[in-house]
Amino acid sequence: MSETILETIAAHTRRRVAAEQAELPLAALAHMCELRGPVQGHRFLEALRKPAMSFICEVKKASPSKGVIDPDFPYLEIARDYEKAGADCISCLTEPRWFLGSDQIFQEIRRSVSLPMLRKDFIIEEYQLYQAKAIGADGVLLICALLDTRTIARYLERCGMLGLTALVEAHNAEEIGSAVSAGAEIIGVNNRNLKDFTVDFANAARLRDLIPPEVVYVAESGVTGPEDVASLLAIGADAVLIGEALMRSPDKESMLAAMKEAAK
Ligand SMILES: O=C(O)c1ccccc1NCC(=O)[C@H](O)[C@H](O)COP(=O)(O)O
Repeated sequence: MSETILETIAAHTRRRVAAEQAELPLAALAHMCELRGPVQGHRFLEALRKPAMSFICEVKKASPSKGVIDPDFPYLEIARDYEKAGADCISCLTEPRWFLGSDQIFQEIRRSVSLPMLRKDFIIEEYQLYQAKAIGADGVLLICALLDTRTIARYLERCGMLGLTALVEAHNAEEIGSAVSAGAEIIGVNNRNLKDFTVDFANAARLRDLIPPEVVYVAESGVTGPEDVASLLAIGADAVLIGEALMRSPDKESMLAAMKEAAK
């Protein structure tokens, strides 16, 4: 059987992180995290726990399914537009090979906006949690398809110690079971099938009831406009994560305003 894109990205990430760790050992990275001062609370979680629907707006130059989305990629302007338009959080891809992201981009955005920020990468090593903390992230993504339940639980505990909040991503009932048993406070259901890239909102609807009411439920991927936001609100999503539609919009402020209006 051929390797899925997720497996390919994970294998590449494992090699990347090994090289990064050889250059900056965990002890030195952990010291950099300490220099950031005491844990300040969980801004990412708080931003998603408000009663109205929350919007996580994504900054990404490219993706495996779409290739390059924005060749110019004025990422600081994009992030500032999201903040002005009333985004609740920013998700910033840092994976370099397929999403053309970087920690440098993340840090520049971090210095330019005050919103909580999710460092979106493919976490397969605890080391990456420290990396996220060191660059000023509030949240990280843990993908159930890449991690078993015990590892997710261990990483969630480490996140708690570092003052990070994890968005735990699931795609089916089994993965939601794993996220819940591990103690996830935020679960994202990815509407994009990462094997064939098809988007199916019915997935978010089908899986809704499996997520306990106290857990924040994020619908991810494939949102194209206000109608999609309205249908995700109708199925009980607490938050939406939107990338491509906003990235391609020449007027991000108006598009986000229309989406927020649809969520009322
Ligand atoms: O989007 C992809 O092609 C992709 C492929 C493999 C792993 C992850 C992938 N996407 C990451 C994401 O989670 C999306 O960037 C995010 O949910 C936003 O989706 P969209 O609004 O459709 O850009």
